[in-house]
Amino acid sequence: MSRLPVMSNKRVLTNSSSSENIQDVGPAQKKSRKELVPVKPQAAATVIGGRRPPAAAPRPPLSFNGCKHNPLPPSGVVKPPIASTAAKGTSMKQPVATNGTKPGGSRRLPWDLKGKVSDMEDRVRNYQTRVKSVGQENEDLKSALAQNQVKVGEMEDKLNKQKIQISSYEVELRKLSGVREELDKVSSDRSFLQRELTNLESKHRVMETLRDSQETELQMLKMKLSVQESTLARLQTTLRDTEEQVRYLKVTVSEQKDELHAGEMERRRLHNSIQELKGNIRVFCRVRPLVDGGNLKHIQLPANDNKTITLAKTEESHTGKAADTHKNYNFSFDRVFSPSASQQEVFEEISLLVQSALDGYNVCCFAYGQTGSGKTYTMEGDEFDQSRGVIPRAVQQIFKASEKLGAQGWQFTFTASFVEIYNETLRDLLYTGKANKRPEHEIRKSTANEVTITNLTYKSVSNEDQVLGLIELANQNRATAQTAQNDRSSRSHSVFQLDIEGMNAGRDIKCKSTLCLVDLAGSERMVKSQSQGERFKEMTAINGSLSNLGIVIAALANKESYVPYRNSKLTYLLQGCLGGNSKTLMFVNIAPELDSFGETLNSLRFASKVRS
Ligand SMILES: Nc1ncnc2c1ncn2[C@@H]1O[C@H](COP(=O)(O)OP(=O)(O)OP(=O)(O)O)[C@@H](O)[C@H]1O
Repeated sequence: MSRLPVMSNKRVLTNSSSSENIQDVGPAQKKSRKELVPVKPQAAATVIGGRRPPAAAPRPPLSFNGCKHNPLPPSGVVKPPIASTAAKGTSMKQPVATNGTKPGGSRRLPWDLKGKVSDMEDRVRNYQTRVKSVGQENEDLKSALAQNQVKVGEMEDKLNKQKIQISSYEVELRKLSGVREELDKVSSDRSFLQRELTNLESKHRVMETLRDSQETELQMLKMKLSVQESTLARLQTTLRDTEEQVRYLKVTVSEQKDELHAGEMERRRLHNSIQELKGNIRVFCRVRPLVDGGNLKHIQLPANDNKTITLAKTEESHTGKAADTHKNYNFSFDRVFSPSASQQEVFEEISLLVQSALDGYNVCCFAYGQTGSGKTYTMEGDEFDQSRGVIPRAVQQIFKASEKLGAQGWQFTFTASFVEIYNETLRDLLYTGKANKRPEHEIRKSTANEVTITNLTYKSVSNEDQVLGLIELANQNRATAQTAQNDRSSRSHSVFQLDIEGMNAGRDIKCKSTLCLVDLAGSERMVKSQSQGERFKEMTAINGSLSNLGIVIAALANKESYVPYRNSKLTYLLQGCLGGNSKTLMFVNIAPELDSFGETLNSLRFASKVRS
């Protein structure tokens, strides 16, 4: 089967102009043919080998050698006419031209088979020529297609390469945008650094100037140093001499300290001896000034003697027949203070005993006398500096003296307590709790003979102000009780105790003592018939405790083997401060009014008895 290219077949089918037109295909026509959609050669073969498609346009008549022929049969395949049949039939009768063509000149006569064959052969040759050219054309197209495909491949390669390049450019571009930011940052850093550099340069210039001036200064300092080095050498020599002196002085100081300590101990011993010579129990009498400032008539105080007092009384004759009797009661004490004696004068006499307390001796100081005779004034005084009493002055002296002794290696601790004894009952005057929860107190004596009170407030104190604060608190507590019971303070004893503990660690010496300052209850005797109920009980308690105090002091003075301390709360509480090496001082306060004559006489008698 012959394989014809599709393009030529198609051209046969579509071009209806003439066979010459088809044959003379020029380059321009070739170009336009290339633009045609190529048809697979197989399809063309099918058309040629198979039936002609029914939709095909009618074939135009072909011309050979300039002659026009009838169109080809619809199959497209030129079939030779059935010559045998025609020859055998009636065709022989048709007119025939001498050259064998039809009489019209365009068609062969039926019998001109040779002519027809030669036409056919011409046509075949034409076809073959055309097939050849179409085949050539097809080859050209194929090679063009191949070239184009190669080109397309190349283009695609190029395109891919360019795409790759573009994406790499894009990556680079992105990188470059980061680089740009960095560049911006670097440029801003650069400008900052430049500014810094400028600053540093100016600083450097300043530093250079400074260095120059310092170098000059250094030179000066070096000169000074050399001068000072020579001075130092001199001073070192002096220092060595001084050190030698210091060593010598240290030895001297230590020796002097020893001497001072020995002197202090000697002073204590002598002081105590003096106190003992003066008497471990001493009685001072103090006369209160008259309230209206008048003259004392019945109390005589000799101007040249400050140890005696005389009570003078003139008793008128009841009958008027006898002369008035004058009676003098003479008393002598360790010291008598007139109404004009100041608190300072009074304290000067006591201060020696206060010193004894710091030296380690128990000291007890009482104020005895009738109500209103000046006991509280003597012991406490009032808040004004000049009129401060024994307690604040004693406390001040003790703290000052303890500070001085601190230089000699002494260390002291102080504990204060303030207790009231009313109707033989103890009451804590430093109590700060609720009134309805006041505890009860008992006096206890340890095996070491130390007396303590249960549930009592013992306050550690280190300065005068703290003690003054405690006195203030005690007064408030007493005032509260006072409002509940008229004149209660006059009918109770108040006892201030300062426990002193001293230690000289360097010399391994300790001392312990108690300073006891007591404001006693009013000593006036009450007429028994007028005393009833509570007053009678109070009177009994006061009289009992005061007379027992007298008995105890007398027993101690007489060095009796038995001292009835336990007979009253007051003496039981004070037993540690009485007796032994203790120093006892009693103030007998007297009121100068004439109507107090009897009480004054009683007080002086009591005090005199104690002293004797
Ligand atoms: N030496 C004195 N100089 C000036 N005033 C004094 C002196 N002694 C006492 N007084 C005054 O006399 C008054 C009574 O004194 P004080 O209260 O001390 O007596 P008292 O014996 O303690 O009385 P009571 O037993 O009631 O406590 C007070 O106003 C006090 O200031």
